[in-house]
Parts: sequence; structure tokens; C-alpha cells
Amino acid sequence: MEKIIVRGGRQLTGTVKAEGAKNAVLPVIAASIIASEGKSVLHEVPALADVYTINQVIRHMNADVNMVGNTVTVDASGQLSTEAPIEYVRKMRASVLVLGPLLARYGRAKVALPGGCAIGSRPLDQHLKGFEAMGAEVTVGNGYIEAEVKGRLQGAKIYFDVPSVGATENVMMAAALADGKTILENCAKEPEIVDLANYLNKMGAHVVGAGTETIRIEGVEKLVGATHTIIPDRIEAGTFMVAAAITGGNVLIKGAMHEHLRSLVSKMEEMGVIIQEEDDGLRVIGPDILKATDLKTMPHPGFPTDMQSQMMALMLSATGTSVITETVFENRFMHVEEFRRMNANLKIEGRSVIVEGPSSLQGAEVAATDLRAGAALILAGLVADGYTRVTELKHLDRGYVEFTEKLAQIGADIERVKEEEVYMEEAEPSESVSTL
Ligand SMILES: CC(=O)N[C@H]1[C@@H](OP(=O)(O)OP(=O)(O)OC[C@H]2O[C@@H](n3ccc(=O)[nH]c3=O)[C@H](O)[C@@H]2O)O[C@H](CO)[C@@H](O)[C@@H]1O
Ligand SMILES: C=C(OP(=O)(O)O)C(=O)O
Repeated sequence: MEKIIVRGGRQLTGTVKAEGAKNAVLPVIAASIIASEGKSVLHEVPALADVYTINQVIRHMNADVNMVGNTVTVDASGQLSTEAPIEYVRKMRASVLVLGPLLARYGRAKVALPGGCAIGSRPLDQHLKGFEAMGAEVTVGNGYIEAEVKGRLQGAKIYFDVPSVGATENVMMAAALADGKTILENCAKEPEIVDLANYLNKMGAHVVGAGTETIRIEGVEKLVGATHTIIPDRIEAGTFMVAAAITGGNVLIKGAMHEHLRSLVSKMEEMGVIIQEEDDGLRVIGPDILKATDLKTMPHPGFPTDMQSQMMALMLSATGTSVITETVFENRFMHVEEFRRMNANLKIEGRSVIVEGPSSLQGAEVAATDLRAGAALILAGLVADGYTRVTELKHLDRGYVEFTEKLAQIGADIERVKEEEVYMEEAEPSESVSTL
């Protein structure tokens, strides 16, 4: 089993660079299979477990995929299979993003249902509603979603009941190759949707309005591979911003884009953190005393749910009572129990958590209950007394490249260790049992 061991007490200083965004690259790689001609060359692709998974998904469909350093090349010009089995979808929900591209290109797709996950039930009804409005027949059964259309998908006017990132992306990709014009309303406005639209347009699509609540797509008959550079990861950048602030440090986060991080910057400034825009990123300077504040997660440009647990760690170090309200996902507070193991003073009230600070955090063995929770526990460990040991690192590896190394590079006392599992009943009485 692997663990990250962090010893609290170091102020972080120096420079760290944000990788390409996980939530941008996954839909872009999914979209690359729409191209029936040419190769796509994608730059700034982060070396994440999720990227390996989406590459496996499209490789399984017979696309030719190569990753060298941070560049991925996809040639999907051959005949592809139209199925994504459960082994990939279980690892990563974003595998369902191949539905739209397959349906648009081949008129059929079969993708395993991902089911719920640690942050909530996460239905796909808005994706399916979009495909049905475009003329597809969708059936859900035996653990699979199957969608089929006779001839081409037809352009349609679709109003999303909730602004879903994945549904906006999936339906936008399908509409790019549909017959006629599609108008999507109440769309999600995340920067990653704009990145996907830019890539689709480079492939020959006509997508206008991404980043606003109405997206208009004029369908075309074919798309061709294109070269594209993935935008920087605002959530990874935000996580390092919190690392700088919580330790009272001074860190330049290269690639952090102010226009993608406004809600986080303003919340951190309310807490007394100094944030300066520099040519190549954001400099974050932590104050001597952090002030309590309240926040509510919302779709972009509101406060991102993917920064909620990291901000909870910051609020634990702030003076006074802070309240965090989660409105995007129904069950994204699993980290609260783990923080409590570190002596945090937290109370869940419905969809809110009351944070009493400053908590005198103590090192403990804690489990990463999901990807961002893992990062948040490490952030708390940076200021806890003694050693914090974080397990279940598979979640962290989905979304952070060399998190340990990057934190160590700016001064954290942190290491990742592999240890043999030693079971008490198997050990000789005289043998020492690892307690790391
Ligand atoms: C790979 C990726 O980009 N993941 C991000 C994406 O996930 P994802 O695309 O799964 O998240 P959505 O934006 O779809 O979900 C937002 C809300 O809409 C609901 N919903 C969604 C689809 C649907 O058909 N019906 C429905 O009710 C969800 O249950 C949730 O309450 O956006 C989330 C919200 O910013 C982020 O936390 C994830 O990191
Ligand atoms: C929830 C997240 O991702 P996913 O949608 O891929 O589970 C995340 O990035 O925090």
C-alpha cells in the first residue's frame, strides 16, 4: 500500500507550474474520435491516471493513440468499435463522454452506466435528453446505455434542466456532426467547455457561444484531426494557491489564470490572502492570520465544487466561524470525518458544514475519500502538528501529477512511500509491525 506522509510546519516558497487541465483534456480526447480523417496532436496533456484511462477507452475502440511526454497523438480515421465497457467507465465517469462522438459519427453507441460515486448519485438524464431530442433512441438496461439513430442526428433546440458540464460537452460534440442547427440553452459555462469548443472548431465544427448559457452549433458533415494545446488546470492551480496560503508562504503558481479563478481569488482575498497577478501566473502570499468566511459552491462562474474540500482545510486554519454550503453535489462531505481524525472542529448541518477555527490540527492516518479530499487532507497535513499519513492515493492520482514532488519542491516536508502490508495475525510476536 502507498501512503503520502507529510509533516506539518513548513512555510512554502518558490514556483510551481500547473499542468494541463484534467477536465479539459478528457472531453478533448473523447472528441478526437469524431475525426474520420487526419490526426489530432494534443499538447500540454497531463500524465494523469484519468488520461491513461481515456486513452485506453479509445484504444479499445481501435483508435491509434500515442502519448510521448505531454503530447498525445490520436488517429481515429479507421473503423472504430462503438462500445465502452464497464472496466473503464467504473474507473472514471468521464468515459461516458464518448457517447456523443460515437453517436454522431456512427449513429450508435453502447456505454456502461457509471453508477454513483463518492460525491453523489450523478445522473446522466440531461445527456440522454439531449441525444433523444436530436432523434436518437436511447435505452438503459443491463448496466448499459445504448443509443441509436437512423441516419444522422438532427439539429434541435435543447434546454438543460441543470447546467451540467458533462451533458453540455456530450451534446455539443454530438451536435457538431448533426444535420442542421442545434441550440443548447442553460449550458454549463466552465472554461473547459470553451476549450472543447475551440478544439472542435479547429476540427472544422461551427460552435458559437461556448462559455455563455446559450451555445449554437451548425452541424457539419465531417470533422478532421487538429492540433490543440490544453488550458492550464484551474483546480490544480487553486490547490497550490491554498497550499501557499495555509502555510503563510509565498508561491508563484505558473499557468494559474486569473480569469478562470475569480471566485477563488476573491474568497481567498476575503480571508486575508494576498494574490498578485504576474505575467505567467498568480503569486499567493499567506497572511499571519487567516480570517473566517462563508462560501457556497455553484456552477461556473460561481465557486467550484472541486475546490470545496481544499477551502475547508484553509478555513480550519482561519480565526472564527466559516460556513461552507455544497449545492452542486448531494454528498460531497466525506472528508469531514477524515478532518475530524485530525482534531478538526466541524459540524455538518444539511448541505452545509460549520467550520470552527482555528482548529489545532494533529497528524493522523486518514483516507482520501475522493480526488479533491485527498488533496485537502494533505493541505491540512502541511499545518498539522506531527505526521499525517494519507492513504487511498488512487483517487489523488486521477487528478494530480507528482503532487508530492511538486509540494516538496516548494519546501514541504513530504514523501510518498510504498510499504508492505503486514498483518498482525501473520507477524511473529517478536516481529515489529510497521506503523507508518
Ligand atoms: C470530468 C469533469 O469535467 N468533471 C467535472 C464535471 O463533472 P460532471 O460533468 O459529471 O458534473 P455535472 O456538471 O454534470 O454535474 C453537476 C450537477 O448536475 C447534476 N446532473 C448532471 C448531469 C445530468 O444528466 N443530470 C444531473 O442532474 C449532477 O448530479 C450534479 O448535481 O463537473 C463537475 C461540476 O463542476 C466537477 O465537479 C467535475 O470535476
Ligand atoms: C469530481 C471530479 O472529477 P470527476 O468528474 O472526473 O469525478 C474532480 O475533478 O474533482
